[in-house]
Amino acid sequence: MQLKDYIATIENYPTEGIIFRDISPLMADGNAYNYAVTEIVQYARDKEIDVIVGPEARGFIVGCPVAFALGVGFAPVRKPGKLPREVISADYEKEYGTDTLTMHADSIKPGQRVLIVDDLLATGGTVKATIEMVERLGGIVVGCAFFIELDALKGREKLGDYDYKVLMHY
Ligand SMILES: O=P(O)(O)OC[C@H]1O[C@H](OP(=O)(O)OP(=O)(O)O)[C@H](O)[C@@H]1O
Ligand SMILES: Nc1ncnc2[nH]cnc12
Repeated sequence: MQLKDYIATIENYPTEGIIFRDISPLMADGNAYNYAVTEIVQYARDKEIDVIVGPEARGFIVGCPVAFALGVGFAPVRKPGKLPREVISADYEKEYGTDTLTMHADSIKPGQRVLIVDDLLATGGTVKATIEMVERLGGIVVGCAFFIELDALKGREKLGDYDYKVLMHY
């Protein structure tokens, strides 16, 4: 099975007023997972990326294989209290509440070219907070890539003019 076949099969779980899109069935299929990661790697190839940045937790699932394929580093964005060294943080609003994200203060060097990767773009709160932190550290956000965009939540608007790639739209 390939990625396009998963557009109809991503599981939708109604939970507390939102429809939760779960990419586990896609990731469980080696062909589909490989295909989706490869699409993002192709998108990134000519961007001269230095570091992939991915938010906890599902951004790790997408971002780490992309970083490995490109032979570049991976910098995690984590929820508060998880990273052991000095961090910077950003507050943000998401589909189901407000939250805070953190990054190690030395995870991006000034001038490094960064691709932000996650499984899903919903309200755009997560990616907006991530962009803010990367730029505060002096990184250059050269693109953002997602498996899925929930179009109705208008996360795209928070991305402004940043280049972005999405594999599946809902
Ligand atoms: O565009 P947004 O409205 O910010 O939503 C998208 C974010 O929400 C989900 O993560 P979540 O915060 O649920 O964390 P998890 O991956 O640890 O479950 C998803 O993996 C994205 O990171
Ligand atoms: N509707 C949704 N499904 C899965 N992950 C999400 N993160 C934010 N909104 C989500």
